[in-house]
Amino acid sequence: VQLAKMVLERNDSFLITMLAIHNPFSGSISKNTKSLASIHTEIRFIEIPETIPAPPPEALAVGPASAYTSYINDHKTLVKDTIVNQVMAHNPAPIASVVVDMFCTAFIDVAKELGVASHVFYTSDAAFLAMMLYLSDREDMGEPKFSPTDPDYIIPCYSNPVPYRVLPLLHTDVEYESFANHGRKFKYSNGIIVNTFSEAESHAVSALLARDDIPPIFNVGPLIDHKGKSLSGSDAVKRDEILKWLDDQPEKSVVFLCFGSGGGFDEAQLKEIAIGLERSGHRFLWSLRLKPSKGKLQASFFDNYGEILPQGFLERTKNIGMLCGWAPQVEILAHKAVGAFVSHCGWNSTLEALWYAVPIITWPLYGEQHMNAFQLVKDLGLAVELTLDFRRDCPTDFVKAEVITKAVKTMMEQGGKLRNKAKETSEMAKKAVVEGGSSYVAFGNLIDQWLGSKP
Ligand SMILES: O=c1ccn([C@@H]2O[C@H](COP(=O)(O)OP(=O)(O)O[C@H]3O[C@H](CO)[C@@H](O)[C@H](O)[C@H]3O)[C@@H](O)[C@H]2O)c(=O)[nH]1
Repeated sequence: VQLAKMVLERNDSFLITMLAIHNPFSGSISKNTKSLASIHTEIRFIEIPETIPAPPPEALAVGPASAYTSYINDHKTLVKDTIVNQVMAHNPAPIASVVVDMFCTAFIDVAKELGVASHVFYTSDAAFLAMMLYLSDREDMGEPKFSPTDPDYIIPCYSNPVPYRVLPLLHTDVEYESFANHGRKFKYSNGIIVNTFSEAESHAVSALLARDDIPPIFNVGPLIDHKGKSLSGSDAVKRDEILKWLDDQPEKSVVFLCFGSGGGFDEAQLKEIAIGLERSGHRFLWSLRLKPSKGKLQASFFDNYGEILPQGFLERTKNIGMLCGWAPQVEILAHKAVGAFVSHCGWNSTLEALWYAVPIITWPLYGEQHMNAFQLVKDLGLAVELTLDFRRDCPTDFVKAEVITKAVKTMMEQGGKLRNKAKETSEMAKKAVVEGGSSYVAFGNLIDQWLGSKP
Protein backbone atom coordinates (compact mmCIF):
# COMPACT_ATOMS: atom_id res chain seq x y z
CA VAL A 1 0.00 0.00 0.00
CA GLN A 2 2.86 2.33 0.83
CA LEU A 3 4.41 1.63 -2.59
CA ALA A 4 1.05 2.28 -4.30
CA LYS A 5 0.69 5.58 -2.43
CA MET A 6 4.19 6.63 -3.49
CA VAL A 7 3.43 5.81 -7.13
CA LEU A 8 0.31 7.97 -7.01
CA GLU A 9 2.20 10.79 -5.31
CA ARG A 10 4.69 10.79 -8.18
CA ASN A 11 2.15 10.32 -10.97
CA ASP A 12 -1.56 10.35 -10.25
CA SER A 13 -2.49 9.19 -13.74
CA PHE A 14 -1.93 5.55 -12.72
CA LEU A 15 -4.89 3.42 -11.69
CA ILE A 16 -3.83 0.97 -9.02
CA THR A 17 -5.58 -2.27 -8.17
CA MET A 18 -4.36 -4.50 -5.37
CA LEU A 19 -5.20 -8.19 -5.42
CA ALA A 20 -5.26 -9.80 -2.00
CA ILE A 21 -4.89 -13.52 -1.41
CA HIS A 22 -6.48 -14.91 1.72
CA ASN A 23 -3.94 -15.95 4.33
CA PRO A 24 -5.52 -18.97 6.02
CA PHE A 25 -3.70 -18.28 9.31
CA SER A 26 -4.22 -14.58 9.86
CA GLY A 27 -7.91 -13.87 10.20
CA SER A 28 -10.41 -12.44 7.77
CA ILE A 29 -9.12 -10.99 4.54
CA SER A 30 -12.37 -9.07 4.04
CA LYS A 31 -11.92 -7.17 7.27
CA ASN A 32 -8.38 -6.15 6.29
CA THR A 33 -9.10 -5.19 2.71
CA LYS A 34 -12.29 -3.34 3.66
CA SER A 35 -10.46 -1.33 6.27
CA LEU A 36 -7.59 -0.58 3.84
CA ALA A 37 -10.07 0.37 1.12
CA SER A 38 -11.84 2.77 3.44
CA ILE A 39 -8.56 4.54 4.27
CA HIS A 40 -7.00 4.49 0.80
CA THR A 41 -9.92 5.35 -1.42
CA GLU A 42 -7.66 6.07 -4.41
CA ILE A 43 -6.60 2.39 -4.55
CA ARG A 44 -8.92 -0.42 -5.62
CA PHE A 45 -8.76 -3.65 -3.59
CA ILE A 46 -9.95 -7.00 -4.91
CA GLU A 47 -10.07 -10.15 -2.82
CA ILE A 48 -9.17 -13.37 -4.58
CA PRO A 49 -11.89 -15.96 -3.72
CA GLU A 50 -11.02 -18.24 -0.80
CA THR A 51 -11.22 -21.60 -2.54
CA ILE A 52 -7.71 -23.00 -2.15
CA PRO A 53 -7.11 -25.27 0.87
CA ALA A 54 -4.65 -24.05 3.51
CA PRO A 55 -1.12 -25.50 3.48
CA PRO A 56 -1.07 -28.67 5.59
CA PRO A 57 0.49 -28.25 9.07
CA GLU A 58 3.17 -30.89 8.32
CA ALA A 59 4.36 -28.93 5.27
CA LEU A 60 4.37 -25.69 7.24
CA ALA A 61 6.40 -27.30 10.00
CA VAL A 62 9.06 -28.52 7.56
CA GLY A 63 9.29 -25.33 5.51
CA PRO A 64 6.96 -22.34 5.88
CA ALA A 65 8.33 -20.52 2.81
CA SER A 66 7.95 -23.55 0.55
CA ALA A 67 4.49 -24.39 1.97
CA TYR A 68 3.27 -20.83 1.41
CA THR A 69 4.84 -20.81 -2.04
CA SER A 70 2.82 -23.89 -3.09
CA TYR A 71 -0.32 -22.32 -1.64
CA ILE A 72 0.32 -19.09 -3.57
CA ASN A 73 1.19 -20.99 -6.76
CA ASP A 74 -2.18 -22.77 -6.56
CA HIS A 75 -3.82 -19.35 -7.03
CA LYS A 76 -2.39 -18.88 -10.54
CA THR A 77 -5.63 -19.49 -12.45
CA LEU A 78 -7.71 -17.47 -10.00
CA VAL A 79 -5.28 -14.55 -10.25
CA LYS A 80 -5.22 -14.72 -14.04
CA ASP A 81 -9.02 -14.80 -14.23
CA THR A 82 -9.26 -11.87 -11.83
CA ILE A 83 -6.83 -9.79 -13.87
CA VAL A 84 -8.69 -10.55 -17.10
CA ASN A 85 -12.26 -10.18 -15.80
CA GLN A 86 -11.92 -7.56 -13.12
CA VAL A 87 -8.91 -5.46 -14.12
CA MET A 88 -8.54 -5.61 -17.91
CA ALA A 89 -12.29 -5.72 -18.58
CA HIS A 90 -12.90 -2.98 -16.02
CA ASN A 91 -10.48 -0.52 -17.58
CA PRO A 92 -9.50 -0.18 -21.21
CA ALA A 93 -6.08 1.34 -20.42
CA PRO A 94 -3.22 -1.14 -20.85
CA ILE A 95 -1.66 -2.63 -17.74
CA ALA A 96 1.72 -0.97 -17.08
CA SER A 97 2.87 -3.81 -14.87
CA VAL A 98 1.78 -6.67 -12.68
CA VAL A 99 3.75 -6.00 -9.50
CA VAL A 100 4.31 -9.14 -7.45
CA ASP A 101 5.45 -9.80 -3.92
CA MET A 102 8.77 -11.66 -3.51
CA PHE A 103 6.91 -14.92 -2.77
CA CYS A 104 4.42 -14.47 -5.64
CA THR A 105 6.81 -15.19 -8.51
CA ALA A 106 4.28 -17.60 -10.06
CA PHE A 107 2.36 -14.53 -11.22
CA ILE A 108 5.34 -13.40 -13.34
CA ASP A 109 4.21 -16.30 -15.59
CA VAL A 110 0.63 -15.01 -15.48
CA ALA A 111 1.80 -11.57 -16.66
CA LYS A 112 3.79 -13.19 -19.47
CA GLU A 113 0.76 -15.22 -20.56
CA LEU A 114 -1.26 -12.00 -20.69
CA GLY A 115 1.48 -10.16 -22.59
CA VAL A 116 2.09 -7.55 -19.90
CA ALA A 117 5.20 -6.56 -17.95
CA SER A 118 5.85 -7.66 -14.37
CA HIS A 119 7.95 -6.26 -11.53
CA VAL A 120 8.94 -7.87 -8.26
CA PHE A 121 8.39 -5.72 -5.17
CA TYR A 122 11.11 -6.90 -2.82
CA THR A 123 10.23 -5.93 0.75
CA SER A 124 13.47 -7.11 2.32
CA ASP A 125 17.02 -5.83 1.83
CA ALA A 126 19.25 -5.77 -1.24
CA ALA A 127 21.68 -8.18 0.45
CA PHE A 128 19.04 -10.88 0.87
CA LEU A 129 17.82 -10.30 -2.69
CA ALA A 130 21.39 -10.90 -3.89
CA MET A 131 21.52 -13.93 -1.58
CA MET A 132 18.47 -15.47 -3.27
CA LEU A 133 20.06 -14.95 -6.67
CA TYR A 134 23.28 -16.49 -5.33
CA LEU A 135 21.33 -19.56 -4.16
CA SER A 136 19.91 -20.01 -7.64
CA ASP A 137 23.48 -19.77 -9.06
CA ARG A 138 24.67 -22.45 -6.65
CA GLU A 139 21.80 -24.72 -7.68
CA ASP A 140 22.42 -24.10 -11.36
CA MET A 141 26.11 -24.96 -10.94
CA GLY A 142 25.21 -28.13 -9.06
CA GLU A 143 26.89 -26.95 -5.84
CA PRO A 144 25.85 -28.66 -2.61
CA LYS A 145 23.52 -27.09 -0.09
CA PHE A 146 24.91 -25.50 3.09
CA SER A 147 26.30 -27.84 5.71
CA PRO A 148 27.30 -27.25 9.36
CA THR A 149 30.85 -28.51 8.67
CA ASP A 150 31.48 -25.98 5.86
CA PRO A 151 33.94 -23.15 6.42
CA ASP A 152 32.33 -19.68 6.43
CA TYR A 153 30.93 -18.79 3.03
CA ILE A 154 32.29 -16.08 0.77
CA ILE A 155 29.09 -14.61 -0.66
CA PRO A 156 29.36 -11.61 -2.99
CA CYS A 157 26.63 -9.55 -1.27
CA TYR A 158 28.24 -9.66 2.19
CA SER A 159 31.63 -8.11 2.84
CA ASN A 160 32.41 -10.57 5.66
CA PRO A 161 32.45 -14.37 5.38
CA VAL A 162 29.06 -15.74 6.45
CA PRO A 163 28.92 -18.55 9.05
CA TYR A 164 26.45 -21.43 8.72
CA ARG A 165 24.88 -20.50 12.08
CA VAL A 166 23.43 -17.25 10.69
CA LEU A 167 21.71 -19.06 7.82
CA PRO A 168 19.07 -21.07 9.74
CA LEU A 169 16.46 -20.16 7.16
CA LEU A 170 18.42 -22.17 4.59
CA HIS A 171 19.32 -25.20 6.69
CA THR A 172 16.52 -27.36 5.29
CA ASP A 173 16.56 -28.51 1.67
CA VAL A 174 12.97 -27.44 0.95
CA GLU A 175 13.53 -23.87 2.14
CA TYR A 176 16.89 -23.57 0.37
CA GLU A 177 15.28 -24.76 -2.88
CA SER A 178 12.25 -22.54 -2.43
CA PHE A 179 14.36 -19.37 -2.05
CA ALA A 180 16.64 -20.44 -4.93
CA ASN A 181 13.59 -21.00 -7.17
CA HIS A 182 12.16 -17.57 -6.38
CA GLY A 183 15.61 -16.05 -7.02
CA ARG A 184 15.75 -17.75 -10.43
CA LYS A 185 12.25 -16.51 -11.27
CA PHE A 186 13.13 -12.88 -10.44
CA LYS A 187 15.28 -12.87 -13.58
CA TYR A 188 12.19 -13.25 -15.76
CA SER A 189 10.53 -10.10 -14.49
CA ASN A 190 11.02 -6.67 -16.08
CA GLY A 191 12.47 -5.12 -12.97
CA ILE A 192 12.97 -5.55 -9.23
CA ILE A 193 11.78 -2.78 -6.92
CA VAL A 194 13.66 -2.92 -3.62
CA ASN A 195 12.65 -1.22 -0.39
CA THR A 196 16.16 -0.05 0.41
CA PHE A 197 18.38 2.89 -0.44
CA SER A 198 21.64 2.37 -2.26
CA GLU A 199 23.76 4.26 0.29
CA ALA A 200 22.70 1.93 3.12
CA GLU A 201 23.82 -1.27 1.44
CA SER A 202 26.47 -0.15 -1.02
CA HIS A 203 28.32 -3.48 -0.98
CA ALA A 204 25.22 -5.56 -1.72
CA VAL A 205 24.01 -3.05 -4.30
CA SER A 206 27.40 -3.28 -6.10
CA ALA A 207 27.12 -7.09 -6.05
CA LEU A 208 23.73 -6.79 -7.76
CA LEU A 209 25.01 -4.26 -10.30
CA ALA A 210 27.90 -6.58 -11.17
CA ARG A 211 25.44 -9.16 -12.53
CA ASP A 212 24.45 -9.03 -16.18
CA ASP A 213 21.70 -11.65 -15.96
CA ILE A 214 19.10 -9.75 -13.96
CA PRO A 215 16.53 -7.09 -14.87
CA PRO A 216 16.97 -3.48 -13.73
CA ILE A 217 16.98 -2.96 -9.97
CA PHE A 218 15.11 0.05 -8.55
CA ASN A 219 16.18 0.88 -4.99
CA VAL A 220 13.31 3.19 -4.05
CA GLY A 221 13.31 3.06 -0.24
CA PRO A 222 12.94 3.57 2.52
CA LEU A 223 9.19 3.32 2.05
CA ILE A 224 7.91 3.97 5.55
CA ASP A 225 4.40 4.53 6.75
CA HIS A 226 5.21 7.38 9.13
CA LYS A 227 1.64 7.48 10.39
CA GLY A 228 1.64 3.79 11.41
CA LYS A 229 -1.48 1.68 11.93
CA SER A 230 -4.53 3.79 12.79
CA LEU A 231 -5.52 2.93 16.36
CA SER A 232 -8.85 3.21 18.09
CA GLY A 233 -10.42 2.45 21.47
CA SER A 234 -8.08 1.10 24.15
CA ASP A 235 -5.16 0.89 21.66
CA ALA A 236 -5.40 4.63 21.05
CA VAL A 237 -5.54 5.29 24.81
CA LYS A 238 -2.43 3.12 25.31
CA ARG A 239 -0.64 4.97 22.48
CA ASP A 240 -1.22 8.30 24.21
CA GLU A 241 -0.08 6.82 27.51
CA ILE A 242 3.16 5.54 25.92
CA LEU A 243 3.98 8.83 24.23
CA LYS A 244 3.25 10.77 27.40
CA TRP A 245 5.52 8.44 29.37
CA LEU A 246 8.29 8.94 26.79
CA ASP A 247 7.86 12.73 27.06
CA ASP A 248 8.84 12.43 30.73
CA GLN A 249 12.07 10.45 30.09
CA PRO A 250 15.51 11.98 29.45
CA GLU A 251 16.80 12.16 25.88
CA LYS A 252 18.11 8.86 24.42
CA SER A 253 17.63 7.08 27.75
CA VAL A 254 15.04 4.44 26.83
CA VAL A 255 15.68 1.00 25.33
CA PHE A 256 12.74 0.00 23.13
CA LEU A 257 12.08 -3.73 22.59
CA CYS A 258 9.76 -4.88 19.80
CA PHE A 259 9.83 -7.96 17.61
CA GLY A 260 7.54 -7.31 14.63
CA SER A 261 4.15 -8.71 13.78
CA GLY A 262 5.07 -12.34 14.43
CA GLY A 263 7.70 -11.98 17.14
CA GLY A 264 7.08 -13.20 20.65
CA PHE A 265 8.58 -15.58 23.19
CA ASP A 266 7.55 -18.34 25.54
CA GLU A 267 7.09 -17.55 29.21
CA ALA A 268 10.54 -18.73 30.35
CA GLN A 269 12.27 -16.46 27.82
CA LEU A 270 10.01 -13.51 28.69
CA LYS A 271 10.98 -13.91 32.37
CA GLU A 272 14.66 -13.96 31.44
CA ILE A 273 14.31 -10.77 29.36
CA ALA A 274 12.73 -9.09 32.37
CA ILE A 275 15.65 -10.12 34.59
CA GLY A 276 18.19 -8.96 31.98
CA LEU A 277 16.50 -5.58 31.57
CA GLU A 278 16.18 -4.97 35.28
CA ARG A 279 19.85 -5.79 35.87
CA SER A 280 20.94 -3.39 33.12
CA GLY A 281 19.48 -0.53 35.17
CA HIS A 282 18.38 1.26 31.98
CA ARG A 283 14.93 2.60 31.21
CA PHE A 284 12.87 0.42 28.87
CA LEU A 285 9.69 0.30 26.81
CA TRP A 286 8.87 -3.31 25.99
CA SER A 287 6.30 -4.58 23.50
CA LEU A 288 5.79 -7.90 25.20
CA ARG A 289 3.98 -10.72 23.44
CA LEU A 290 3.72 -14.49 23.46
CA LYS A 291 5.04 -16.38 20.46
CA PRO A 292 2.49 -17.60 17.92
CA SER A 293 1.44 -21.22 18.21
CA LYS A 294 -0.36 -23.84 16.12
CA GLY A 295 0.04 -22.37 12.64
CA LYS A 296 -0.79 -18.81 13.76
CA LEU A 297 1.36 -16.03 12.32
CA GLN A 298 0.79 -13.19 14.75
CA ALA A 299 2.27 -13.11 18.22
CA SER A 300 -0.50 -12.96 20.80
CA PHE A 301 -1.29 -10.39 23.45
CA PHE A 302 -2.16 -11.20 27.00
CA ASP A 303 -3.83 -9.20 29.71
CA ASN A 304 -1.95 -9.77 32.90
CA TYR A 305 1.83 -9.27 32.65
CA GLY A 306 2.19 -9.95 36.37
CA GLU A 307 1.20 -13.59 35.81
CA ILE A 308 4.30 -14.42 33.81
CA LEU A 309 6.98 -11.92 34.84
CA PRO A 310 9.27 -12.47 37.85
CA GLN A 311 7.67 -11.71 41.18
CA GLY A 312 7.87 -8.04 42.10
CA PHE A 313 9.30 -7.02 38.69
CA LEU A 314 6.43 -4.69 37.85
CA GLU A 315 6.62 -2.92 41.20
CA ARG A 316 10.44 -2.62 41.19
CA THR A 317 10.61 -1.23 37.65
CA LYS A 318 7.51 0.97 37.71
CA ASN A 319 9.59 4.17 37.55
CA ILE A 320 11.92 3.08 34.76
CA GLY A 321 9.90 0.75 32.58
CA MET A 322 6.72 0.53 30.58
CA LEU A 323 5.08 -2.51 28.97
CA CYS A 324 2.69 -2.67 26.04
CA GLY A 325 1.22 -5.10 23.51
CA TRP A 326 1.10 -3.70 19.95
CA ALA A 327 3.42 -0.68 19.99
CA PRO A 328 3.01 2.46 17.88
CA GLN A 329 6.54 1.66 16.69
CA VAL A 330 7.17 4.46 14.22
CA GLU A 331 6.09 7.12 16.70
CA ILE A 332 8.21 5.52 19.40
CA LEU A 333 11.33 5.36 17.23
CA ALA A 334 10.74 8.99 16.26
CA HIS A 335 10.69 10.06 19.93
CA LYS A 336 13.80 11.76 21.30
CA ALA A 337 13.74 9.71 24.51
CA VAL A 338 14.51 6.46 22.66
CA GLY A 339 18.22 5.57 22.69
CA ALA A 340 18.32 1.97 21.40
CA PHE A 341 16.08 -0.63 19.78
CA VAL A 342 16.19 -4.35 20.59
CA SER A 343 14.79 -5.68 17.32
CA HIS A 344 14.12 -8.92 15.47
CA CYS A 345 15.66 -7.12 12.47
CA GLY A 346 12.63 -7.46 10.20
CA TRP A 347 13.49 -5.18 7.32
CA ASN A 348 10.70 -2.64 7.90
CA SER A 349 11.73 -2.24 11.54
CA THR A 350 15.35 -1.90 10.44
CA LEU A 351 14.50 0.85 7.95
CA GLU A 352 12.38 2.67 10.52
CA ALA A 353 15.26 2.55 13.03
CA LEU A 354 17.74 3.76 10.42
CA TRP A 355 15.44 6.59 9.39
CA TYR A 356 15.10 7.82 12.98
CA ALA A 357 18.80 7.20 13.79
CA VAL A 358 18.10 4.67 16.54
CA PRO A 359 20.93 2.12 16.85
CA ILE A 360 19.84 -1.53 16.91
CA ILE A 361 20.53 -4.42 19.29
CA THR A 362 19.94 -7.61 17.29
CA TRP A 363 17.65 -10.45 18.28
CA PRO A 364 16.60 -12.18 15.05
CA LEU A 365 13.92 -14.85 15.39
CA TYR A 366 13.02 -16.42 12.04
CA GLY A 367 12.98 -15.84 8.28
CA GLU A 368 15.83 -13.81 6.80
CA GLN A 369 16.17 -11.81 10.05
CA HIS A 370 19.46 -13.54 11.00
CA MET A 371 21.05 -12.43 7.74
CA ASN A 372 19.71 -8.90 8.19
CA ALA A 373 21.21 -8.86 11.69
CA PHE A 374 24.52 -10.23 10.40
CA GLN A 375 24.72 -7.48 7.79
CA LEU A 376 23.88 -4.79 10.36
CA VAL A 377 26.46 -5.97 12.91
CA LYS A 378 29.33 -7.24 10.78
CA ASP A 379 29.13 -5.43 7.46
CA LEU A 380 27.50 -2.10 8.28
CA GLY A 381 28.53 -1.45 11.91
CA LEU A 382 25.02 -0.26 12.71
CA ALA A 383 24.10 -2.69 15.46
CA VAL A 384 25.28 -4.44 18.62
CA GLU A 385 24.89 -8.21 18.66
CA LEU A 386 22.66 -9.60 21.37
CA THR A 387 22.33 -12.81 19.38
CA LEU A 388 22.75 -13.65 15.69
CA ASP A 389 21.69 -17.28 15.75
CA PHE A 390 18.71 -17.61 18.11
CA ARG A 391 16.03 -19.89 16.65
CA ARG A 392 12.56 -19.43 17.99
CA ASP A 393 11.49 -22.83 16.65
CA CYS A 394 14.30 -24.62 18.50
CA PRO A 395 13.12 -25.67 21.99
CA THR A 396 16.64 -25.58 23.47
CA ASP A 397 17.48 -22.08 22.28
CA PHE A 398 17.38 -19.67 25.18
CA VAL A 399 19.10 -16.33 25.72
CA LYS A 400 20.31 -15.84 29.29
CA ALA A 401 19.68 -12.66 31.28
CA GLU A 402 23.39 -11.81 31.42
CA VAL A 403 23.63 -11.72 27.63
CA ILE A 404 20.69 -9.31 27.50
CA THR A 405 22.15 -7.10 30.25
CA LYS A 406 25.54 -7.02 28.52
CA ALA A 407 24.15 -6.07 25.10
CA VAL A 408 21.96 -3.32 26.57
CA LYS A 409 24.80 -1.89 28.67
CA THR A 410 27.26 -2.05 25.75
CA MET A 411 24.91 -0.06 23.54
CA MET A 412 23.72 2.42 26.15
CA GLU A 413 27.09 3.03 27.79
CA GLN A 414 29.63 2.58 24.97
CA GLY A 415 27.52 2.93 21.85
CA GLY A 416 28.71 6.39 20.78
CA LYS A 417 30.30 5.18 17.55
CA LEU A 418 27.18 3.25 16.54
CA ARG A 419 25.00 6.21 17.41
CA ASN A 420 27.06 8.46 15.12
CA LYS A 421 26.89 5.89 12.33
CA ALA A 422 23.11 5.64 12.79
CA LYS A 423 22.86 9.42 12.54
CA GLU A 424 24.91 9.49 9.32
CA THR A 425 22.77 6.71 7.82
CA SER A 426 19.59 8.51 8.81
CA GLU A 427 20.80 11.64 7.02
CA MET A 428 21.61 9.57 3.92
CA ALA A 429 18.13 8.00 4.01
CA LYS A 430 16.47 11.39 4.16
CA LYS A 431 18.57 12.67 1.26
CA ALA A 432 17.85 9.56 -0.82
CA VAL A 433 14.10 10.16 -0.99
CA VAL A 434 14.01 13.87 -1.83
CA GLU A 435 14.34 15.34 -5.30
CA GLY A 436 17.72 14.45 -6.80
CA GLY A 437 18.36 11.69 -4.22
CA SER A 438 19.18 8.12 -5.29
CA SER A 439 15.79 6.60 -4.39
CA TYR A 440 13.89 9.55 -5.83
CA VAL A 441 15.74 9.15 -9.15
CA ALA A 442 15.24 5.36 -9.11
CA PHE A 443 11.49 5.86 -8.55
CA GLY A 444 11.41 8.23 -11.52
CA ASN A 445 13.18 5.65 -13.69
CA LEU A 446 10.66 3.02 -12.64
CA ILE A 447 7.74 5.24 -13.54
CA ASP A 448 9.36 6.09 -16.89
CA GLN A 449 9.74 2.38 -17.58
CA TRP A 450 6.05 1.84 -16.76
CA LEU A 451 4.90 4.71 -18.93
CA GLY A 452 6.75 3.31 -21.93
CA SER A 453 6.39 -0.25 -20.72
CA LYS A 454 6.71 -3.18 -23.06
CA PRO A 455 6.70 -6.80 -21.85
O1 LIG B 1 4.09 -3.82 17.99
C1 LIG B 1 4.34 -3.56 16.82
C2 LIG B 1 4.96 -4.49 15.94
C3 LIG B 1 5.23 -4.11 14.64
N1 LIG B 1 4.90 -2.86 14.20
C4 LIG B 1 5.16 -2.46 12.79
O2 LIG B 1 5.03 -3.60 11.96
C5 LIG B 1 6.04 -3.64 10.98
C6 LIG B 1 6.86 -4.91 11.15
O3 LIG B 1 7.60 -5.13 9.98
P1 LIG B 1 9.00 -5.90 9.98
O4 LIG B 1 9.95 -5.25 10.88
O5 LIG B 1 9.46 -6.01 8.56
O6 LIG B 1 8.71 -7.27 10.63
P2 LIG B 1 7.72 -8.50 10.25
O7 LIG B 1 6.35 -8.10 10.44
O8 LIG B 1 8.23 -9.60 11.07
O9 LIG B 1 8.05 -8.72 8.68
C7 LIG B 1 8.20 -9.84 7.82
O10 LIG B 1 8.50 -9.25 6.53
C8 LIG B 1 9.73 -8.54 6.45
C9 LIG B 1 9.89 -8.01 5.03
O11 LIG B 1 8.81 -7.24 4.67
C10 LIG B 1 10.91 -9.43 6.78
O12 LIG B 1 12.11 -8.67 6.80
C11 LIG B 1 10.68 -10.09 8.14
O13 LIG B 1 11.74 -11.02 8.40
C12 LIG B 1 9.33 -10.81 8.15
O14 LIG B 1 9.10 -11.41 9.43
C13 LIG B 1 6.88 -2.39 11.16
O15 LIG B 1 6.42 -1.41 10.25
C14 LIG B 1 6.58 -1.96 12.59
O16 LIG B 1 6.64 -0.55 12.77
C15 LIG B 1 4.30 -1.96 15.04
O17 LIG B 1 4.00 -0.82 14.64
N2 LIG B 1 4.05 -2.34 16.33
